[in-house]
Amino acid sequence: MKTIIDDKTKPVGSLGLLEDIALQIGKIQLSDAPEIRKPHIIVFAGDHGIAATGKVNPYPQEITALMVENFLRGGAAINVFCRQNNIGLTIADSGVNADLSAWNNHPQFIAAKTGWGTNNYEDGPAMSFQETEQAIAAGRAIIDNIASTGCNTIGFGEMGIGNSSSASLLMAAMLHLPLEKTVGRGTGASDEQLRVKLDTLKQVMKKHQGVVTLQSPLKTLQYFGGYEIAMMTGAYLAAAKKRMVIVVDGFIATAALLVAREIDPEVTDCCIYAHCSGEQGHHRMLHHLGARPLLNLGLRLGEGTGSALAMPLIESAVRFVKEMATLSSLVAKTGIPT
Ligand SMILES: Cc1cc2ncn([C@H]3O[C@H](COP(=O)(O)O)[C@@H](O)[C@H]3O)c2cc1C
Ligand SMILES: O=C(O)c1cccnc1
Repeated sequence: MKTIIDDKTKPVGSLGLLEDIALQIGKIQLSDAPEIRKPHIIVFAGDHGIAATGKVNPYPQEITALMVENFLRGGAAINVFCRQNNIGLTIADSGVNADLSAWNNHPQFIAAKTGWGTNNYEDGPAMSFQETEQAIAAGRAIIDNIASTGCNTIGFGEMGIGNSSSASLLMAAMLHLPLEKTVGRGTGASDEQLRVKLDTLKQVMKKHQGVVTLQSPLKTLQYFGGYEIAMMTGAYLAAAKKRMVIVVDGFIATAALLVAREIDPEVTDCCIYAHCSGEQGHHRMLHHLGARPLLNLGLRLGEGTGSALAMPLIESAVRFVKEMATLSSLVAKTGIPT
């Protein structure tokens, strides 16, 4: 594949990161002619017990359910970018604290509630161990279904008020970092809100540290995660097993990847990093993963929006391999020596 790329009608290496992405996709697909088929984004939505307290989130918990309805009506940023770039979109109710059954027949909706919002991790683990495993299995099952439609490129988005706090706790636990380095403003916390968020999460870490640091990534996910984060974890694991191209989104989506990577280190072989989020901590997460994100747009939204914006670039990477002429064929045609 490297020789094919180097023989294209361009100076060697001149397509930069796109060349590395083409090589990576070639390896994922075990092919010299890789292709992106039926790109798709799944948004996992779930509520967080802590969010009901308002201590860590500028926006109220009810926004999660409202946004799921917005996704299903086509009005969110992720809808716009998926329409623009011809990307399929599915919304999974992983554990929203609202009855969404009125949407059960919507073609883009998957009803996969593990619970009605997690428990507040100030009191105990966010989920039971059984719920954690159930949500992971549900995430895996969704990928098995999507893969069977011929999709080979997938991105994961999330919606869950308060979930930047889960992501910060998971990051701190998985990467052994102090919370000061992992907690950020989320949807836009003020200085005072950020101080309360950090203090609250420090208390939570102190309470559960003994359990999570001595035990498995699953235990950490159980204590600090959420239904949508656990489903994303399962989805990463299944997508990598199926050798899909995985387009990793922002801070929360990457936190779920940290957990998945702990369970199966080979997951990251299939990952392409869409962007570096404006959320403080994401660049550090990416650095730990050795990632070179495609975009740096100051996005701090989630929903899979960075993945949707990066997918056309990934498509360009496989297209140049397939469609560009080679210098050797040009020389054969024109006789001009190189
Ligand atoms: C209207 C609205 C749309 C969103 N879409 C994604 N998020 C993003 O913000 C949330 C995380 O930030 P925090 O931890 O500060 O609550 C997640 O739901 C995430 O997907 C949104 C947030 C809001 C308010
Ligand atoms: O980077 C993200 O994905 C992000 C940042 C802030 C809030 N929600 C999501």
